[in-house]
Amino acid sequence: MRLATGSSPAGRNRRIVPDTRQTKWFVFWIRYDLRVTLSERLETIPPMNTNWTPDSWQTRIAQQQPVYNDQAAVADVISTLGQLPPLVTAWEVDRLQKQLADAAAGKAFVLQGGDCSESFADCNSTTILRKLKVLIQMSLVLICGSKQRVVRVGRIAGQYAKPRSANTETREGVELPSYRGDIINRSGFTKDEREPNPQLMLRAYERSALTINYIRALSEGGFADLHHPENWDLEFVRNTPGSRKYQQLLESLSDSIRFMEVVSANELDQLSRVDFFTSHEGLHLLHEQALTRQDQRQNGFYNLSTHMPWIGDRTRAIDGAHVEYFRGIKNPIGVKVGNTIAGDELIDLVKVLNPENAPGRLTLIHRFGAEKIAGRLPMLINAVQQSNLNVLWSCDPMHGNTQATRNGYKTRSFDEITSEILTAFRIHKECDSRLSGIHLELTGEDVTECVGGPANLTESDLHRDYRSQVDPRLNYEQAMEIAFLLSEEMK
Ligand SMILES: O=C[C@H](O)[C@H](O)COP(=O)(O)O
Ligand SMILES: C=C(OP(=O)(O)O)C(=O)O
Ligand SMILES: [Mn+2]
Repeated sequence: MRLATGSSPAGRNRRIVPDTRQTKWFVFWIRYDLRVTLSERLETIPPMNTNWTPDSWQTRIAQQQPVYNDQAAVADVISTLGQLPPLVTAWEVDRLQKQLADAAAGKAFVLQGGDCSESFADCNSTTILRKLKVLIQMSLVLICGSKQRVVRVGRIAGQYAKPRSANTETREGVELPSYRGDIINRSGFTKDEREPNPQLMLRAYERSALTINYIRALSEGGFADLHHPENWDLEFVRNTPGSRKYQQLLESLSDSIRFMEVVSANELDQLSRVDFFTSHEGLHLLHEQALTRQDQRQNGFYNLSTHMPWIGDRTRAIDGAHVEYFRGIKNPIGVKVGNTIAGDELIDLVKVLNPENAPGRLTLIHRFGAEKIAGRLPMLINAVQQSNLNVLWSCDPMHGNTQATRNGYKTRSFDEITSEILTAFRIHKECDSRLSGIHLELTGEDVTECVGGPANLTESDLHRDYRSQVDPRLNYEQAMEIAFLLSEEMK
């Protein structure tokens, strides 16, 4: 097996195959040995192997993987993870796929959002609660505007692995490996902190479990109970038109609930809980494999670390390890689609990832940037339509709009984010297609990472509370403003 850590796409027509003369036992052992030097041979890519197994990705090039020093420790961690209980169930995963199928058919809208990169330090009640709260509040705004159901999917409880543009980072003449997310190494700038540590996979599993446990408790009642709008107050939000609209919306919602309860003479049980699903980029394949489980109903294999894993734009090579792993799991999956993909390449990818053309199985999350979207999206929509493929289209208006400031901060402009969203709606409409979801990097805190928005943050405000370890997120107020923009657009 060969691992590649750079950001360039995997070689498109070649793959590296381990020497098949190795004994079975030895092959089993080297699965966990990311550095082993096998005699390798290059050959032309065969048609997609039909014998998928949770580890068949290991015969292909895996981009963006960590290189660990201690192989015995890696094997130990993977075997421990394989024994631990799953974080989600296959029934929940199937329920999400059904809801995504409804969204693709125009009966619901998907709100997917959360951190760019969750950090272990943020696994605390306040941060989790605020993230859940902003997502639930945004969904409420969307429901009222669109009069449709909203499928809530957090980038949460496992969003710990990051692909990077560069393998190393240099500060004041010192060069160290890049930070790749808390599941792999630490963000501090010492050699020790940047060394990939397999134990962090266990720490990430524990944090994911703690996070999902708290989310489940909050969304089952009490906090998420629409009978108690006092749980839903806006924090941090100044006296903006958005906050006034939100207060009005809550008041009319409370009136409607009271009215319906008088009419039906009992409490509306369904309003006491919300459905909430989790998602993360399925980047670290050894880790994803360890949490892949055979369904008790003999329905194949599910990745039970999350409801909806997605493939990043950097790792979606059709002959790469990520596509091989994802094609075999039963979860609904996402793929990020950026500026470099061609129409026929997208069609091949969709057919490999969703050979049965099942509705709700595949979400294409396009992320082009405000300037480029008009030049790329129509061609991709047409290609998908001509092949009669079932996909759910979602717009990520964040990742194509990242820029560096003169002071070295990564930021995104609120105006460019909203411009990409509005252009996406317009293009889908013009092409007789449907934008059924939005994918955002956001937080429930009052951070200063993206410029613009209701408080009109400028570059000189960024230093005040810039916390993200990787990409700039919308703060609470900016996120709520996006929800109002979406709800206007969907009216
Ligand atoms: O979240 C997405 C990517 O991991 C991120 O944009 C990469 O950032 P970089 O270009 O600083 O490596
Ligand atoms: C890495 C990410 O995005 P993309 O793959 O679109 O660059 C991300 O969503 O964090
Ligand atoms: Mn990001």
